Amino acid sequence: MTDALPKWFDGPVPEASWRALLKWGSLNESKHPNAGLVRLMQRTFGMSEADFAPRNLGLEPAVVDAPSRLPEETLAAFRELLGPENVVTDGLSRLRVAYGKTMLDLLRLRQGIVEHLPDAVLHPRDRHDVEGIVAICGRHGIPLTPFGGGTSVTRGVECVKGGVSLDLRTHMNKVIGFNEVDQTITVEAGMYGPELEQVLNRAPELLGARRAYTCGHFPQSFEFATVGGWVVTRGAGQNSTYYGKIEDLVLAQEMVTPRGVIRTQAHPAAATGPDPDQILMGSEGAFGVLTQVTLRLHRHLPEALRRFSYLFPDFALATAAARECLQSEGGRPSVFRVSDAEETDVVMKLYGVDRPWANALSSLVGLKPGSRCLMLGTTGGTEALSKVARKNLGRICRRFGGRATSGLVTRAWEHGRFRDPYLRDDLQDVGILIDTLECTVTWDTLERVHRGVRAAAKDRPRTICMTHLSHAYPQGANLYFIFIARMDDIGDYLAYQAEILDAILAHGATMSHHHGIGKMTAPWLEAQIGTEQLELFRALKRHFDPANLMNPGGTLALDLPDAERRGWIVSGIQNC
Ligand SMILES: Cc1cc2nc3c(=O)[nH]c(=O)nc-3n(C[C@H](O)[C@H](O)[C@H](O)COP(=O)(O)OP(=O)(O)OC[C@H]3O[C@@H](n4cnc5c(N)ncnc54)[C@H](O)[C@@H]3O)c2cc1C
Repeated sequence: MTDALPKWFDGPVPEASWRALLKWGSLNESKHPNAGLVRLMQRTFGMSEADFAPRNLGLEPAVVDAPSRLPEETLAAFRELLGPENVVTDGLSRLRVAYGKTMLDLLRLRQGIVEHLPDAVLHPRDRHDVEGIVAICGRHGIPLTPFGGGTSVTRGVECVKGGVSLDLRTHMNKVIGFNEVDQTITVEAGMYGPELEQVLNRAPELLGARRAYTCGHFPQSFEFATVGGWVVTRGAGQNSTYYGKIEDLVLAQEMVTPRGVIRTQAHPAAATGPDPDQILMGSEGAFGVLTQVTLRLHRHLPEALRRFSYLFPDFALATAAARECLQSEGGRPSVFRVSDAEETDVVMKLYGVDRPWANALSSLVGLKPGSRCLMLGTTGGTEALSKVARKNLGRICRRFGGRATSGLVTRAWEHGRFRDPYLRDDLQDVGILIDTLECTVTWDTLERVHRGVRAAAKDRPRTICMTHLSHAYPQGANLYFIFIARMDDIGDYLAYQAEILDAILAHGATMSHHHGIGKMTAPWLEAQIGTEQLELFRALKRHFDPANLMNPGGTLALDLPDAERRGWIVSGIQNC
Protein backbone atom coordinates (compact mmCIF):
# COMPACT_ATOMS: atom_id res chain seq x y z
CA MET A 1 0.00 0.00 0.00
CA THR A 2 1.20 3.52 -0.75
CA ASP A 3 1.51 6.16 1.96
CA ALA A 4 -1.60 7.92 0.63
CA LEU A 5 -4.46 7.94 3.10
CA PRO A 6 -7.60 5.97 2.18
CA LYS A 7 -10.39 7.96 0.58
CA TRP A 8 -12.82 8.00 3.48
CA PHE A 9 -16.43 8.81 2.76
CA ASP A 10 -16.92 12.56 2.98
CA GLY A 11 -20.09 13.20 1.04
CA PRO A 12 -23.39 14.51 2.27
CA VAL A 13 -25.53 12.07 4.25
CA PRO A 14 -29.15 12.02 3.06
CA GLU A 15 -31.47 12.63 5.98
CA ALA A 16 -33.70 9.65 5.30
CA SER A 17 -30.88 7.16 4.66
CA TRP A 18 -29.67 4.17 6.67
CA ARG A 19 -26.45 6.06 7.22
CA ALA A 20 -28.25 8.93 8.92
CA LEU A 21 -29.59 6.37 11.40
CA LEU A 22 -26.38 4.53 12.08
CA LYS A 23 -23.75 7.24 12.04
CA TRP A 24 -22.58 8.97 15.17
CA GLY A 25 -23.62 12.52 16.01
CA SER A 26 -24.27 15.31 13.53
CA LEU A 27 -25.17 14.29 10.01
CA ASN A 28 -22.36 15.99 8.17
CA GLU A 29 -19.59 15.78 10.73
CA SER A 30 -16.86 13.18 10.65
CA LYS A 31 -13.40 12.42 11.99
CA HIS A 32 -11.14 10.35 9.80
CA PRO A 33 -8.42 8.00 11.07
CA ASN A 34 -4.98 9.58 10.72
CA ALA A 35 -1.95 8.02 9.04
CA GLY A 36 -0.66 6.39 12.25
CA LEU A 37 -3.97 4.66 12.84
CA VAL A 38 -4.23 3.53 9.22
CA ARG A 39 -0.75 1.99 9.39
CA LEU A 40 -1.74 0.15 12.55
CA MET A 41 -4.85 -1.26 10.83
CA GLN A 42 -2.78 -2.31 7.80
CA ARG A 43 -0.26 -4.10 10.00
CA THR A 44 -2.75 -5.72 12.36
CA PHE A 45 -5.30 -6.85 9.82
CA GLY A 46 -3.02 -7.28 6.80
CA MET A 47 -5.20 -4.93 4.77
CA SER A 48 -4.37 -3.90 1.23
CA GLU A 49 -5.22 -0.59 -0.43
CA ALA A 50 -8.32 -2.21 -1.95
CA ASP A 51 -9.46 -3.33 1.53
CA PHE A 52 -9.64 0.31 2.54
CA ALA A 53 -12.24 1.18 -0.10
CA PRO A 54 -15.40 2.23 1.78
CA ARG A 55 -18.40 0.02 1.03
CA ASN A 56 -21.90 -0.62 2.23
CA LEU A 57 -22.24 3.03 3.25
CA GLY A 58 -26.00 2.91 3.74
CA LEU A 59 -26.73 5.97 1.60
CA GLU A 60 -29.94 4.46 0.21
CA PRO A 61 -33.28 5.58 1.65
CA ALA A 62 -34.25 3.60 4.76
CA VAL A 63 -37.53 2.11 3.69
CA VAL A 64 -39.75 0.54 6.32
CA ASP A 65 -42.87 -1.14 5.13
CA ALA A 66 -44.48 -2.12 8.41
CA PRO A 67 -47.72 -0.41 9.37
CA SER A 68 -48.46 0.41 12.99
CA ARG A 69 -50.38 -2.34 14.74
CA LEU A 70 -52.15 -0.01 17.15
CA PRO A 71 -55.93 0.08 16.70
CA GLU A 72 -57.29 3.33 15.26
CA GLU A 73 -59.23 4.12 18.45
CA THR A 74 -56.05 3.93 20.56
CA LEU A 75 -54.24 6.24 18.15
CA ALA A 76 -57.23 8.56 18.32
CA ALA A 77 -56.98 8.63 22.13
CA PHE A 78 -53.28 9.56 21.90
CA ARG A 79 -54.07 12.25 19.31
CA GLU A 80 -56.74 13.74 21.47
CA LEU A 81 -54.38 13.86 24.43
CA LEU A 82 -51.25 15.16 22.69
CA GLY A 83 -52.49 16.83 19.53
CA PRO A 84 -52.18 15.01 16.18
CA GLU A 85 -48.73 16.47 15.47
CA ASN A 86 -47.32 14.65 18.52
CA VAL A 87 -48.45 11.16 17.48
CA VAL A 88 -46.33 9.79 14.65
CA THR A 89 -46.72 6.42 12.97
CA ASP A 90 -44.78 6.55 9.68
CA GLY A 91 -42.13 3.87 9.28
CA LEU A 92 -39.05 6.11 9.17
CA SER A 93 -39.97 8.04 12.31
CA ARG A 94 -40.51 4.78 14.15
CA LEU A 95 -37.20 3.42 12.90
CA ARG A 96 -35.42 6.56 14.11
CA VAL A 97 -36.20 5.61 17.72
CA ALA A 98 -36.06 1.83 17.35
CA TYR A 99 -32.32 1.51 17.88
CA GLY A 100 -29.68 3.16 20.00
CA LYS A 101 -25.93 3.10 19.37
CA THR A 102 -25.17 -0.45 20.49
CA MET A 103 -22.77 -2.06 18.00
CA LEU A 104 -25.46 -4.62 17.27
CA ASP A 105 -27.78 -1.77 16.26
CA LEU A 106 -25.22 -0.36 13.85
CA LEU A 107 -24.56 -3.76 12.31
CA ARG A 108 -28.28 -4.35 11.87
CA LEU A 109 -28.79 -0.94 10.26
CA ARG A 110 -25.88 -1.49 7.87
CA GLN A 111 -27.56 -4.68 6.74
CA GLY A 112 -31.02 -3.14 6.56
CA ILE A 113 -32.32 -5.40 9.35
CA VAL A 114 -35.36 -3.86 10.97
CA GLU A 115 -36.91 -5.45 14.01
CA HIS A 116 -38.61 -4.42 17.21
CA LEU A 117 -40.15 -1.25 15.84
CA PRO A 118 -42.46 0.73 18.09
CA ASP A 119 -45.98 1.10 16.68
CA ALA A 120 -46.02 4.86 17.31
CA VAL A 121 -43.70 7.61 18.48
CA LEU A 122 -45.28 9.97 20.98
CA HIS A 123 -43.95 13.44 21.82
CA PRO A 124 -45.28 14.42 25.25
CA ARG A 125 -45.28 18.15 26.03
CA ASP A 126 -45.17 17.93 29.80
CA ARG A 127 -45.68 15.67 32.80
CA HIS A 128 -49.49 15.72 32.37
CA ASP A 129 -49.10 14.31 28.87
CA VAL A 130 -46.83 11.57 30.23
CA GLU A 131 -49.40 10.71 32.89
CA GLY A 132 -52.11 10.54 30.22
CA ILE A 133 -49.96 8.30 27.99
CA VAL A 134 -49.17 5.94 30.86
CA ALA A 135 -52.90 5.75 31.69
CA ILE A 136 -53.90 4.95 28.09
CA CYS A 137 -51.13 2.34 27.83
CA GLY A 138 -52.34 0.80 31.10
CA ARG A 139 -55.95 0.61 29.89
CA HIS A 140 -55.03 -1.02 26.59
CA GLY A 141 -52.01 -3.09 27.69
CA ILE A 142 -49.61 -1.20 25.40
CA PRO A 143 -45.85 -1.46 26.09
CA LEU A 144 -44.11 1.89 26.54
CA THR A 145 -40.39 2.62 26.13
CA PRO A 146 -38.90 6.03 27.00
CA PHE A 147 -36.41 7.46 24.49
CA GLY A 148 -33.86 10.08 25.61
CA GLY A 149 -31.03 10.79 23.19
CA GLY A 150 -30.90 7.23 21.86
CA THR A 151 -27.18 6.87 22.69
CA SER A 152 -27.73 3.67 24.67
CA VAL A 153 -25.03 1.07 24.10
CA THR A 154 -27.00 -1.71 25.80
CA ARG A 155 -30.12 -2.06 23.59
CA GLY A 156 -31.87 0.19 26.12
CA VAL A 157 -34.38 1.87 23.78
CA GLU A 158 -35.25 -1.16 21.66
CA CYS A 159 -39.01 -1.81 21.74
CA VAL A 160 -38.80 -5.58 21.91
CA LYS A 161 -42.54 -5.86 22.55
CA GLY A 162 -43.54 -3.07 20.16
CA GLY A 163 -45.94 -0.50 21.64
CA VAL A 164 -45.06 3.19 21.89
CA SER A 165 -41.75 5.00 22.15
CA LEU A 166 -41.84 8.26 24.11
CA ASP A 167 -39.48 10.85 22.63
CA LEU A 168 -38.73 13.21 25.50
CA ARG A 169 -36.35 15.47 23.57
CA THR A 170 -38.93 17.27 21.47
CA HIS A 171 -40.73 19.29 24.12
CA MET A 172 -39.57 18.21 27.56
CA ASN A 173 -36.25 20.02 27.52
CA LYS A 174 -36.74 23.11 29.68
CA VAL A 175 -35.38 24.56 32.91
CA ILE A 176 -38.10 24.25 35.57
CA GLY A 177 -36.38 25.95 38.49
CA PHE A 178 -33.08 27.36 39.64
CA ASN A 179 -32.16 27.91 43.29
CA GLU A 180 -28.92 29.80 43.75
CA VAL A 181 -29.14 29.72 47.53
CA ASP A 182 -29.10 25.92 47.50
CA GLN A 183 -27.04 25.75 44.30
CA THR A 184 -29.51 23.50 42.42
CA ILE A 185 -31.25 23.43 39.07
CA THR A 186 -34.39 21.49 38.11
CA VAL A 187 -34.77 20.51 34.46
CA GLU A 188 -37.00 18.35 32.35
CA ALA A 189 -35.59 14.94 31.52
CA GLY A 190 -35.33 15.46 27.75
CA MET A 191 -32.77 18.28 27.97
CA TYR A 192 -29.49 17.65 26.13
CA GLY A 193 -26.16 18.00 27.93
CA PRO A 194 -24.85 21.07 26.05
CA GLU A 195 -28.12 22.97 26.59
CA LEU A 196 -27.90 22.40 30.33
CA GLU A 197 -24.24 23.34 30.47
CA GLN A 198 -24.84 26.50 28.41
CA VAL A 199 -27.55 27.69 30.76
CA LEU A 200 -25.33 27.05 33.79
CA ASN A 201 -22.16 28.58 32.35
CA ARG A 202 -24.17 31.67 31.39
CA ALA A 203 -26.29 31.70 34.55
CA PRO A 204 -25.66 35.41 35.34
CA GLU A 205 -27.04 36.38 31.94
CA LEU A 206 -29.73 33.71 31.48
CA LEU A 207 -30.89 33.04 35.03
CA GLY A 208 -29.99 36.32 36.73
CA ALA A 209 -27.50 34.48 38.94
CA ARG A 210 -24.52 35.96 40.77
CA ARG A 211 -22.15 33.33 39.40
CA ALA A 212 -21.60 30.87 36.60
CA TYR A 213 -22.12 27.17 37.35
CA THR A 214 -21.40 23.76 35.89
CA CYS A 215 -23.19 20.47 36.12
CA GLY A 216 -19.86 18.60 36.06
CA HIS A 217 -21.27 15.69 34.04
CA PHE A 218 -19.55 15.21 30.67
CA PRO A 219 -19.96 11.71 29.24
CA GLN A 220 -18.31 11.18 25.87
CA SER A 221 -21.85 11.13 24.45
CA PHE A 222 -22.52 14.52 26.14
CA GLU A 223 -23.71 16.32 23.00
CA PHE A 224 -26.37 13.76 22.11
CA ALA A 225 -27.55 12.26 25.42
CA THR A 226 -30.23 13.66 27.72
CA VAL A 227 -30.28 14.37 31.43
CA GLY A 228 -33.00 11.71 31.90
CA GLY A 229 -30.89 9.12 30.07
CA TRP A 230 -27.88 9.95 32.26
CA VAL A 231 -29.88 9.38 35.42
CA VAL A 232 -31.74 6.18 34.62
CA THR A 233 -28.57 4.48 33.33
CA ARG A 234 -26.41 5.70 36.26
CA GLY A 235 -23.97 7.32 33.87
CA ALA A 236 -20.52 8.76 34.54
CA GLY A 237 -18.94 11.84 33.01
CA GLN A 238 -15.26 12.15 32.09
CA ASN A 239 -14.68 14.43 35.11
CA SER A 240 -16.36 12.03 37.53
CA THR A 241 -13.29 11.50 39.70
CA TYR A 242 -13.85 15.05 40.95
CA TYR A 243 -17.61 15.64 40.50
CA GLY A 244 -18.85 12.07 41.03
CA LYS A 245 -21.15 9.89 38.95
CA ILE A 246 -24.62 11.13 38.07
CA GLU A 247 -26.02 9.51 41.22
CA ASP A 248 -23.80 11.88 43.23
CA LEU A 249 -25.19 14.86 41.33
CA VAL A 250 -28.91 14.05 41.50
CA LEU A 251 -30.80 15.60 44.41
CA ALA A 252 -34.42 14.87 43.53
CA GLN A 253 -36.50 13.27 40.79
CA GLU A 254 -40.03 13.13 39.47
CA MET A 255 -41.08 9.88 37.80
CA VAL A 256 -44.44 8.96 36.29
CA THR A 257 -45.05 5.26 36.89
CA PRO A 258 -48.11 3.08 36.23
CA ARG A 259 -48.54 3.16 40.04
CA GLY A 260 -48.65 6.97 40.12
CA VAL A 261 -46.25 9.93 40.22
CA ILE A 262 -43.35 9.60 42.62
CA ARG A 263 -41.56 12.79 43.62
CA THR A 264 -38.53 12.80 45.89
CA GLN A 265 -37.47 15.81 47.97
CA ALA A 266 -34.49 18.04 47.35
CA HIS A 267 -32.84 17.59 50.75
CA PRO A 268 -29.10 17.05 50.68
CA ALA A 269 -29.39 14.03 52.98
CA ALA A 270 -31.97 12.20 55.09
CA ALA A 271 -32.32 9.21 57.39
CA THR A 272 -35.89 8.44 56.46
CA GLY A 273 -35.48 4.83 55.43
CA PRO A 274 -34.05 3.47 52.16
CA ASP A 275 -33.31 6.16 49.59
CA PRO A 276 -36.00 6.30 46.85
CA ASP A 277 -33.67 8.34 44.62
CA GLN A 278 -31.25 5.43 44.54
CA ILE A 279 -34.14 3.08 43.69
CA LEU A 280 -35.29 5.18 40.74
CA MET A 281 -31.81 5.83 39.38
CA GLY A 282 -30.68 2.95 37.21
CA SER A 283 -34.26 1.84 36.51
CA GLU A 284 -33.67 2.24 32.72
CA GLY A 285 -37.28 3.06 31.89
CA ALA A 286 -38.56 -0.17 33.46
CA PHE A 287 -40.23 1.49 36.48
CA GLY A 288 -41.57 4.66 34.88
CA VAL A 289 -40.80 7.78 32.86
CA LEU A 290 -38.44 10.22 34.54
CA THR A 291 -39.91 13.66 33.88
CA GLN A 292 -37.84 16.05 36.05
CA VAL A 293 -34.48 16.03 37.78
CA THR A 294 -33.00 18.38 40.37
CA LEU A 295 -29.22 18.47 40.16
CA ARG A 296 -26.58 19.72 42.59
CA LEU A 297 -24.43 22.40 40.96
CA HIS A 298 -20.79 23.34 41.20
CA ARG A 299 -19.20 26.73 40.61
CA HIS A 300 -17.79 27.07 37.12
CA LEU A 301 -14.06 27.85 37.50
CA PRO A 302 -12.45 27.01 34.14
CA GLU A 303 -9.47 29.28 34.78
CA ALA A 304 -8.28 26.95 37.57
CA LEU A 305 -7.95 23.91 35.29
CA ARG A 306 -4.49 22.34 35.21
CA ARG A 307 -3.43 19.57 32.87
CA PHE A 308 -1.04 16.70 33.45
CA SER A 309 0.28 13.69 31.59
CA TYR A 310 2.88 11.11 32.64
CA LEU A 311 4.39 8.03 31.12
CA PHE A 312 5.09 5.03 33.38
CA PRO A 313 7.30 2.04 32.63
CA ASP A 314 4.31 -0.35 32.88
CA PHE A 315 0.64 -0.72 33.83
CA ALA A 316 1.35 -2.04 37.35
CA LEU A 317 3.30 1.10 38.26
CA ALA A 318 0.78 3.39 36.57
CA THR A 319 -2.19 1.88 38.40
CA ALA A 320 -0.29 1.82 41.70
CA ALA A 321 0.31 5.55 41.24
CA ALA A 322 -3.36 6.06 40.38
CA ARG A 323 -4.42 4.27 43.55
CA GLU A 324 -2.08 6.37 45.64
CA CYS A 325 -3.43 9.55 44.03
CA LEU A 326 -6.96 8.57 45.07
CA GLN A 327 -6.04 7.39 48.55
CA SER A 328 -3.50 10.05 49.52
CA GLU A 329 -6.07 12.69 50.63
CA GLY A 330 -4.09 15.23 48.66
CA GLY A 331 -6.93 16.38 46.40
CA ARG A 332 -8.58 14.51 43.54
CA PRO A 333 -7.97 14.89 39.85
CA SER A 334 -10.97 15.71 37.67
CA VAL A 335 -10.36 13.97 34.34
CA PHE A 336 -8.21 10.96 35.23
CA ARG A 337 -7.24 8.24 32.80
CA VAL A 338 -4.59 5.56 32.77
CA SER A 339 -4.14 3.64 29.53
CA ASP A 340 -2.59 0.19 29.40
CA ALA A 341 0.37 -0.47 27.11
CA GLU A 342 -1.65 -1.38 24.03
CA GLU A 343 -3.91 1.65 24.36
CA THR A 344 -0.92 3.90 25.05
CA ASP A 345 0.68 2.86 21.78
CA VAL A 346 -2.55 3.44 19.88
CA VAL A 347 -3.36 6.84 21.44
CA MET A 348 0.18 8.07 20.80
CA LYS A 349 -0.51 7.32 17.14
CA LEU A 350 -3.98 8.84 17.28
CA TYR A 351 -2.66 12.02 18.91
CA GLY A 352 0.20 12.24 16.44
CA VAL A 353 2.90 12.18 19.17
CA ASP A 354 4.36 8.82 18.16
CA ARG A 355 7.62 9.99 16.57
CA PRO A 356 10.55 7.54 16.10
CA TRP A 357 13.02 9.95 17.75
CA ALA A 358 10.69 10.45 20.73
CA ASN A 359 10.22 6.69 21.07
CA ALA A 360 13.98 6.15 20.99
CA LEU A 361 14.49 8.81 23.66
CA SER A 362 11.76 7.46 25.93
CA SER A 363 13.11 3.90 25.57
CA LEU A 364 16.44 5.15 26.89
CA VAL A 365 14.76 6.07 30.17
CA GLY A 366 12.82 2.81 30.48
CA LEU A 367 9.59 3.94 28.81
CA LYS A 368 9.49 1.44 26.00
CA PRO A 369 6.74 1.26 23.39
CA GLY A 370 4.82 -1.93 24.13
CA SER A 371 5.04 -1.60 27.90
CA ARG A 372 4.92 2.12 28.76
CA CYS A 373 1.59 3.45 30.00
CA LEU A 374 0.07 6.90 29.77
CA MET A 375 -1.71 8.72 32.57
CA LEU A 376 -3.42 11.98 31.71
CA GLY A 377 -5.97 14.30 33.15
CA THR A 378 -6.78 17.60 34.78
CA THR A 379 -7.31 19.05 38.20
CA GLY A 380 -9.98 21.58 39.06
CA GLY A 381 -11.76 23.46 41.83
CA THR A 382 -10.40 26.82 42.96
CA GLU A 383 -6.94 27.92 41.80
CA ALA A 384 -5.47 26.98 45.17
CA LEU A 385 -7.13 23.55 45.32
CA SER A 386 -6.28 22.73 41.73
CA LYS A 387 -2.66 23.69 42.30
CA VAL A 388 -2.34 21.56 45.42
CA ALA A 389 -3.99 18.54 43.78
CA ARG A 390 -1.75 18.89 40.71
CA LYS A 391 1.38 19.16 42.85
CA ASN A 392 0.45 16.17 44.97
CA LEU A 393 -0.27 14.13 41.87
CA GLY A 394 3.07 15.05 40.31
CA ARG A 395 4.92 14.02 43.46
CA ILE A 396 3.17 10.65 43.53
CA CYS A 397 3.70 10.00 39.83
CA ARG A 398 7.43 10.65 40.09
CA ARG A 399 7.62 8.30 43.10
CA PHE A 400 6.17 5.49 40.96
CA GLY A 401 8.52 6.07 38.06
CA GLY A 402 6.28 8.42 36.06
CA ARG A 403 7.83 11.01 33.77
CA ALA A 404 5.98 14.11 32.72
CA THR A 405 5.28 14.27 28.99
CA SER A 406 4.49 17.11 26.68
CA GLY A 407 1.37 19.14 27.47
CA LEU A 408 0.29 18.29 23.91
CA VAL A 409 -0.95 14.90 25.01
CA THR A 410 -3.72 16.10 27.32
CA ARG A 411 -4.65 18.84 24.87
CA ALA A 412 -4.92 16.26 22.10
CA TRP A 413 -7.17 14.14 24.30
CA GLU A 414 -9.32 17.21 25.06
CA HIS A 415 -9.56 17.98 21.38
CA GLY A 416 -10.85 14.49 20.63
CA ARG A 417 -12.90 13.92 23.77
CA PHE A 418 -16.28 14.27 22.08
CA ARG A 419 -15.18 13.70 18.48
CA ASP A 420 -13.46 10.31 18.58
CA PRO A 421 -16.75 8.35 18.23
CA TYR A 422 -16.94 9.61 14.62
CA LEU A 423 -13.93 7.41 13.81
CA ARG A 424 -16.17 4.39 14.28
CA ASP A 425 -18.18 5.21 11.14
CA ASP A 426 -15.13 5.29 8.85
CA LEU A 427 -13.70 2.10 10.28
CA GLN A 428 -16.97 0.27 9.86
CA ASP A 429 -17.10 1.48 6.25
CA VAL A 430 -14.08 -0.74 5.62
CA GLY A 431 -15.30 -3.68 7.71
CA ILE A 432 -13.45 -2.85 10.93
CA LEU A 433 -15.56 -3.00 14.05
CA ILE A 434 -14.75 -0.97 17.15
CA ASP A 435 -16.73 -1.72 20.28
CA THR A 436 -16.47 -1.18 24.01
CA LEU A 437 -17.38 -2.92 27.28
CA GLU A 438 -16.77 -1.52 30.71
CA CYS A 439 -16.90 -2.69 34.32
CA THR A 440 -15.94 -1.74 37.86
CA VAL A 441 -13.03 -3.34 39.69
CA THR A 442 -11.53 -2.92 43.13
CA TRP A 443 -7.85 -2.01 43.25
CA ASP A 444 -7.28 -5.48 44.60
CA THR A 445 -8.82 -7.22 41.58
CA LEU A 446 -7.82 -4.76 38.86
CA GLU A 447 -4.80 -6.68 37.60
CA ARG A 448 -6.71 -10.01 37.50
CA VAL A 449 -9.65 -8.55 35.59
CA HIS A 450 -7.39 -6.70 33.16
CA ARG A 451 -5.35 -9.81 32.43
CA GLY A 452 -8.35 -12.15 32.21
CA VAL A 453 -10.50 -9.98 29.95
CA ARG A 454 -7.58 -9.19 27.68
CA ALA A 455 -6.77 -12.88 27.39
CA ALA A 456 -10.37 -13.58 26.34
CA ALA A 457 -10.32 -10.71 23.85
CA LYS A 458 -6.95 -11.69 22.40
CA ASP A 459 -7.99 -15.30 22.02
CA ARG A 460 -9.33 -14.12 18.71
CA PRO A 461 -6.29 -13.60 16.44
CA ARG A 462 -5.65 -10.12 15.06
CA THR A 463 -7.73 -8.26 17.61
CA ILE A 464 -6.70 -5.01 19.19
CA CYS A 465 -7.76 -4.74 22.83
CA MET A 466 -7.09 -1.39 24.45
CA THR A 467 -7.92 -0.76 28.09
CA HIS A 468 -8.03 2.33 30.22
CA LEU A 469 -8.83 3.04 33.78
CA SER A 470 -11.10 6.02 34.25
CA HIS A 471 -13.56 7.14 36.92
CA ALA A 472 -11.33 6.31 39.89
CA TYR A 473 -12.22 6.02 43.58
CA PRO A 474 -10.22 5.33 46.74
CA GLN A 475 -11.51 1.73 46.59
CA GLY A 476 -11.18 0.97 42.89
CA ALA A 477 -11.93 2.16 39.38
CA ASN A 478 -13.68 1.60 36.12
CA LEU A 479 -11.92 -0.54 33.53
CA TYR A 480 -12.94 0.28 29.99
CA PHE A 481 -12.12 -2.17 27.20
CA ILE A 482 -12.08 -1.18 23.53
CA PHE A 483 -11.96 -3.94 20.91
CA ILE A 484 -11.00 -3.39 17.31
CA ALA A 485 -11.40 -6.31 14.93
CA ARG A 486 -12.15 -7.00 11.30
CA MET A 487 -15.62 -8.34 11.72
CA ASP A 488 -19.00 -7.65 10.21
CA ASP A 489 -20.95 -10.85 10.75
CA ILE A 490 -23.58 -10.36 13.44
CA GLY A 491 -23.38 -13.93 14.72
CA ASP A 492 -19.57 -13.72 15.09
CA TYR A 493 -19.90 -10.41 16.85
CA LEU A 494 -22.50 -11.65 19.37
CA ALA A 495 -20.46 -14.77 20.12
CA TYR A 496 -17.32 -12.69 20.63
CA GLN A 497 -19.10 -10.20 22.85
CA ALA A 498 -20.56 -13.02 24.98
CA GLU A 499 -17.05 -14.39 25.56
CA ILE A 500 -15.86 -11.03 26.84
CA LEU A 501 -18.90 -10.59 29.08
CA ASP A 502 -18.30 -14.11 30.45
CA ALA A 503 -14.71 -13.11 31.21
CA ILE A 504 -15.75 -9.90 32.97
CA LEU A 505 -18.13 -11.91 35.15
CA ALA A 506 -15.69 -14.76 35.78
CA HIS A 507 -12.99 -12.39 37.00
CA GLY A 508 -15.23 -10.73 39.56
CA ALA A 509 -15.98 -7.30 38.04
CA THR A 510 -19.41 -5.67 37.75
CA MET A 511 -21.31 -6.05 34.48
CA SER A 512 -21.31 -2.26 34.10
CA HIS A 513 -19.89 0.85 35.72
CA HIS A 514 -21.82 3.47 33.74
CA HIS A 515 -23.44 2.13 30.55
CA GLY A 516 -26.23 0.36 32.46
CA ILE A 517 -27.50 -3.13 31.75
CA GLY A 518 -30.27 -2.65 29.21
CA LYS A 519 -31.32 -5.77 27.36
CA MET A 520 -27.82 -6.58 26.20
CA THR A 521 -26.02 -7.39 29.44
CA ALA A 522 -29.14 -8.57 31.28
CA PRO A 523 -28.41 -12.30 30.85
CA TRP A 524 -25.26 -11.87 32.93
CA LEU A 525 -26.80 -9.76 35.70
CA GLU A 526 -28.17 -12.40 38.05
CA ALA A 527 -24.87 -14.29 38.11
CA GLN A 528 -23.15 -11.08 39.22
CA ILE A 529 -25.56 -9.65 41.78
CA GLY A 530 -27.22 -12.87 43.01
CA THR A 531 -30.80 -14.11 42.99
CA GLU A 532 -31.88 -12.27 46.16
CA GLN A 533 -30.88 -8.90 44.76
CA LEU A 534 -32.51 -9.59 41.42
CA GLU A 535 -35.70 -10.66 43.24
CA LEU A 536 -35.63 -7.30 45.03
CA PHE A 537 -35.45 -5.54 41.64
CA ARG A 538 -38.34 -7.70 40.42
CA ALA A 539 -40.43 -6.88 43.51
CA LEU A 540 -39.86 -3.18 42.82
CA LYS A 541 -40.86 -3.76 39.20
CA ARG A 542 -44.10 -5.44 40.33
CA HIS A 543 -44.76 -2.48 42.61
CA PHE A 544 -44.22 0.24 40.01
CA ASP A 545 -45.37 -1.62 36.91
CA PRO A 546 -47.51 -4.65 37.78
CA ALA A 547 -48.64 -5.21 34.17
CA ASN A 548 -45.03 -5.13 32.85
CA LEU A 549 -45.63 -2.39 30.31
CA MET A 550 -42.57 -0.23 31.00
CA ASN A 551 -39.65 -1.04 28.67
CA PRO A 552 -40.42 -4.77 28.66
CA GLY A 553 -38.48 -7.48 26.86
CA GLY A 554 -35.45 -8.20 28.99
CA THR A 555 -34.45 -4.83 30.47
CA LEU A 556 -32.44 -5.35 33.67
CA ALA A 557 -33.35 -9.07 33.54
CA LEU A 558 -36.76 -8.18 34.99
CA ASP A 559 -38.71 -10.32 32.54
CA LEU A 560 -38.13 -13.03 29.91
CA PRO A 561 -36.50 -16.32 30.87
CA ASP A 562 -32.73 -16.16 30.82
CA ALA A 563 -32.40 -18.61 27.92
CA GLU A 564 -34.72 -16.47 25.81
CA ARG A 565 -32.76 -13.33 26.58
CA ARG A 566 -29.48 -15.01 25.66
CA GLY A 567 -30.92 -16.77 22.66
CA TRP A 568 -32.14 -13.78 20.73
CA ILE A 569 -31.64 -14.48 17.09
CA VAL A 570 -31.27 -11.57 14.80
CA SER A 571 -32.86 -12.85 11.66
CA GLY A 572 -34.61 -10.07 9.85
CA ILE A 573 -37.96 -8.49 10.38
CA GLN A 574 -39.48 -10.18 13.42
CA ASN A 575 -41.66 -7.85 15.30
CA CYS A 576 -42.46 -4.89 13.11
C1 LIG B 1 -19.99 7.12 21.65
C2 LIG B 1 -20.63 6.92 22.99
C3 LIG B 1 -19.99 7.35 24.13
C4 LIG B 1 -20.57 7.16 25.38
N1 LIG B 1 -19.92 7.65 26.49
C5 LIG B 1 -20.50 7.52 27.71
C6 LIG B 1 -19.84 8.05 28.86
O1 LIG B 1 -18.76 8.63 28.78
N2 LIG B 1 -20.47 7.92 30.04
C7 LIG B 1 -21.69 7.30 30.16
O2 LIG B 1 -22.22 7.23 31.25
N3 LIG B 1 -22.30 6.76 29.08
C8 LIG B 1 -21.76 6.87 27.87
N4 LIG B 1 -22.38 6.35 26.76
C9 LIG B 1 -23.65 5.63 26.91
C10 LIG B 1 -24.90 6.54 26.81
O3 LIG B 1 -24.58 7.75 26.18
C11 LIG B 1 -25.46 6.77 28.19
O4 LIG B 1 -26.01 5.57 28.68
C12 LIG B 1 -26.49 7.89 28.27
O5 LIG B 1 -26.69 8.17 29.64
C13 LIG B 1 -27.82 7.55 27.64
O6 LIG B 1 -28.59 8.73 27.57
P1 LIG B 1 -29.68 8.95 26.43
O7 LIG B 1 -30.39 10.22 26.74
O8 LIG B 1 -29.08 8.82 25.11
O9 LIG B 1 -30.65 7.72 26.76
P2 LIG B 1 -31.28 6.68 25.74
O10 LIG B 1 -30.22 5.98 25.00
O11 LIG B 1 -32.36 7.31 24.97
O12 LIG B 1 -31.94 5.67 26.80
C14 LIG B 1 -31.16 4.87 27.64
C15 LIG B 1 -32.11 4.10 28.58
O13 LIG B 1 -32.77 5.02 29.44
C16 LIG B 1 -34.18 4.98 29.25
N5 LIG B 1 -34.63 6.36 29.33
C17 LIG B 1 -34.18 7.44 28.65
N6 LIG B 1 -34.80 8.56 29.08
C18 LIG B 1 -35.64 8.18 30.06
C19 LIG B 1 -36.56 8.86 30.90
N7 LIG B 1 -36.72 10.18 30.84
N8 LIG B 1 -37.28 8.15 31.80
C20 LIG B 1 -37.13 6.82 31.91
N9 LIG B 1 -36.28 6.12 31.14
C21 LIG B 1 -35.54 6.78 30.23
C22 LIG B 1 -34.40 4.32 27.90
O14 LIG B 1 -35.64 3.65 27.85
C23 LIG B 1 -33.23 3.37 27.85
O15 LIG B 1 -33.53 2.20 28.58
C24 LIG B 1 -21.83 6.52 25.48
C25 LIG B 1 -22.48 6.09 24.33
C26 LIG B 1 -21.89 6.28 23.09
C27 LIG B 1 -22.62 5.82 21.87
